[in-house]
Amino acid sequence: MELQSEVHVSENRDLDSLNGVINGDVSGRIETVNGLDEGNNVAHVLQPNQSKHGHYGDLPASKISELMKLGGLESTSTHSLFSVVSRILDESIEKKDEDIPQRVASVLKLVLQEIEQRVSIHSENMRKQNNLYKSREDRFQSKIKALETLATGTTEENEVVMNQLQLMKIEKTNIEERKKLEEQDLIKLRQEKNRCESQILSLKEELALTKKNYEENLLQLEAKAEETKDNLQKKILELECLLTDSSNKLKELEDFSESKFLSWRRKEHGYRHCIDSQFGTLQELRFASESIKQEISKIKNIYAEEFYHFGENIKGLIDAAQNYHHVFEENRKLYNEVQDLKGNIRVYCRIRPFLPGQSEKQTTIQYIGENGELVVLNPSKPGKETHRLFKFNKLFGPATTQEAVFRDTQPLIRSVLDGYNVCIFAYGQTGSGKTYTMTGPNVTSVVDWGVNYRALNDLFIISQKRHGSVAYEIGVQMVEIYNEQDVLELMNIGLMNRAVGATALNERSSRSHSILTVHVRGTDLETNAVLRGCLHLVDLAGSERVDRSEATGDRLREAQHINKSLSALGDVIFALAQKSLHVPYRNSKLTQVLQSSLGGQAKTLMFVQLNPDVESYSETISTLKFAERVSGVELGAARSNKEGRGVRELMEQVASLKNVIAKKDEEIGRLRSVKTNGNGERRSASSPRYGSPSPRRHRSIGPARPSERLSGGKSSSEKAASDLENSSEYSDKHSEAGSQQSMDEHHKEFFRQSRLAVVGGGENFPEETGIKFDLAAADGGKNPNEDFELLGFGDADSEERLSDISDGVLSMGTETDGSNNSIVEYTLFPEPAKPSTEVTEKPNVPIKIPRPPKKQDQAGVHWGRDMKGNHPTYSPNILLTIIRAPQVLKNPQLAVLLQVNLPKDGSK
Ligand SMILES: Nc1ncnc2c1ncn2[C@@H]1O[C@H](COP(=O)(O)OP(=O)(O)OP(=O)(O)O)[C@@H](O)[C@H]1O
Repeated sequence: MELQSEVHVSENRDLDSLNGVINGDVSGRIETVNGLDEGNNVAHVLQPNQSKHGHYGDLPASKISELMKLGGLESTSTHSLFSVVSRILDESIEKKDEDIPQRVASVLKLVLQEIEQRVSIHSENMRKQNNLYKSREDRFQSKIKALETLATGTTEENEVVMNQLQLMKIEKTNIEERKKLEEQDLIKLRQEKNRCESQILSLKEELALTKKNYEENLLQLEAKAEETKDNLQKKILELECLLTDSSNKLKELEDFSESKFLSWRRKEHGYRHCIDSQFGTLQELRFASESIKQEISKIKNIYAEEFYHFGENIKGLIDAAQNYHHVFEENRKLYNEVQDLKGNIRVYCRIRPFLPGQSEKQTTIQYIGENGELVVLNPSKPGKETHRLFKFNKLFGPATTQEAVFRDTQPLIRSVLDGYNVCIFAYGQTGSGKTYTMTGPNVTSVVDWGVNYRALNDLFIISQKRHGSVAYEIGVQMVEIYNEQDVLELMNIGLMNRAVGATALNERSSRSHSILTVHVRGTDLETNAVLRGCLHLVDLAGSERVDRSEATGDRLREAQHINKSLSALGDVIFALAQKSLHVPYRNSKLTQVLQSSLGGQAKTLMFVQLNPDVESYSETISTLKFAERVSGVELGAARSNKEGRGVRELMEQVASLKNVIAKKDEEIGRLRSVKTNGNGERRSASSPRYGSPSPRRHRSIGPARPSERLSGGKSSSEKAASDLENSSEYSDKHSEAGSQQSMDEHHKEFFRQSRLAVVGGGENFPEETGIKFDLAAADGGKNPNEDFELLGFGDADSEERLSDISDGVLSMGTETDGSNNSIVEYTLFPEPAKPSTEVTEKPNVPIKIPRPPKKQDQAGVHWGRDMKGNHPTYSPNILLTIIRAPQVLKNPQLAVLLQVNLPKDGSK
């Protein structure tokens, strides 16, 4: 193979050189001639003349000589030379120009010489080439031979070679594949290269940019450096100046310090001298202090002895101080006793806590003292109002429990069992906690019980404890005073469900005055002495500023009435505090009801309820002022309504005498009226009954006549005495009562039943049941007197009772202010009817009244007997429930007062 390729190579080389020899010169010549066409050769030189003049013969001599000089013929190709010659000749033939110009002939000669020369050269070259070809042919022949021998002798080798060729082919394909891959790689690399190049380009751009920036920065820095350099140089100059200055100053300072040093030296000498002398003095002082110390220790001992004596004395003082507290406590007790003797109204102040949701509010209560001192301040107007101090008998803070409040009230309440009249009333603005204190927020929980429930419970328990020595009868009444004008019309509603309504100040605001009265009659089992006590527990309606409560319509009317009755209460208090001769009790029903407690010698306690809220500040202040005034009222020492048998008999005698006189008066009155008015003008004579104030009114105030009631509400002698004073009134009323028949039958029946309950209780409701019902009725616009008549109150007896306030029986409207509906009368503990002459002469009305229907339990209360016919028993805590039973009132026109007595045997 190698040999073969070698042959090929040499063969090719020889052929090339041969072609070069054959063609090279020829083509070279031709190229040279062609080049002459373009360059400075003859053809080229001649052509412009030809184109210009159309004939070579016109060639100027200068051009031809120029051609000659240039020697351009040598470099012109043979072919060109021939064409030039032939053209020249053709031209001269065309022109039939026999004479060829000299110049052209010389050119032609030259051209021909050149052509001859070349031809000879060419032929020489051809000969040489032929020789060369021959020698080469020989060599090729020998090589062919050698190759033929090789080819024949190497078939096996051929196979091997074929195999190798096959392998090589495979390898070739592999190589081709690899090549492909490599090509792909190459493409990738190229792409990479392109990318790199673009990167390089961008980098180059960046570099250029950076370079540019750098150069700019450099320029700036250089400028800055220049500037800084200038500055530094300036500074250096300045510093140099400073340096020179400071070196000057240093010099000066050195001089100065030198002089100072010298002066200090001198001073040091002086001080040394001084210290030496001081040291001497100090030594002397030391000796002196030693001696003083000794003296002090002596004095200390003396002081210690004296301190010991002081300690002893202080101990004594501490003991004295402790005793002082006891004494102070005793003083307080004594003060209270003096107050009791004076009969001052006790005032307990209670502050309610903030209600849930009010926790963030500011309080007006600044200080709550242990001994009843209270300081209030309006924090929303600091500086304007100063602190205000009030002092009361007791002060209960917001955290005080119902039990604690009652504990301080208990002694007063228990005195009812000893025959005292006691009145406890709660006063305060709406929502201040009056009902909370008097009734409690939740009557089902004993812990929440207010004073009312606790008082009843306590009285029942004590009375039971004492049952061996005293037989107690306890009665409970409840009265509501709603709007003064509507008092009786609404009592039936109020009795059951106390009127409540929402105002802006209290969600459930009591819109009426509620009075719970507990009557106690105790008979001493040894002496038979009878004592009577009466406890009024009054929950007043809230005092409020109409504008603040935002009340309108009915609420406004209520508020105005409430405020009216409360201001009437204030007037009464004020008159009492002033010890005025006239006390305006009659200005409101409330003060009339409370007259016995405010004006009589009763024990009276007022709870002043406060709302600590800042917004209630003005109400709080006015409430406290009112309370202060109340605490100054002296009612006189309370007296017990306790009478012995002798007194009782005397009273009875007086009462019977009164009764006789009353009869006489009645007769006289009747005769008079018959005489003066004839037929029916009696009515005008009766006008003073309701129109004018009665002297009886004043007589009835206070417990001055406790025995009157005791001697028997039904005693004829008492009736007589009573009627003596008011005989004309009585007779008028009596006759008037007879003429009024407007009340409907239902009312009458109801009243008959109630009358039976009162007077004939023994018949329908056995006394041992301990349950009695007192009913009073009023038909506002109709005829109260008829009610009186029906109830048996139209006689002197009832008249007497109506006017009697002092013995604990509530009486209202006996001397009216013109409203004819203000009659509330009920009798507690009526004395058993005694056979008397009066009775035979004038049969008691109730006797005429038919027995009530047997079915009396419509109200859900067994009137005397339970469903099985047994006598029911009542525990204290259901008493009020009974009172509140809604079915008790069937007719809204009726005001019902329910009385429940304990069984005599003391069982609940
Ligand atoms: N000592 C107290 N502790 C906790 N809550 C109290 C206390 N006193 C009063 N409250 C609450 O304050 C609210 C108002 O009290 P209450 O109804 O007794 O006021 P009031 O003076 O009777 O109002 P009104 O005159 O409008 O009837 C009630 O929600 C009551 O539970």
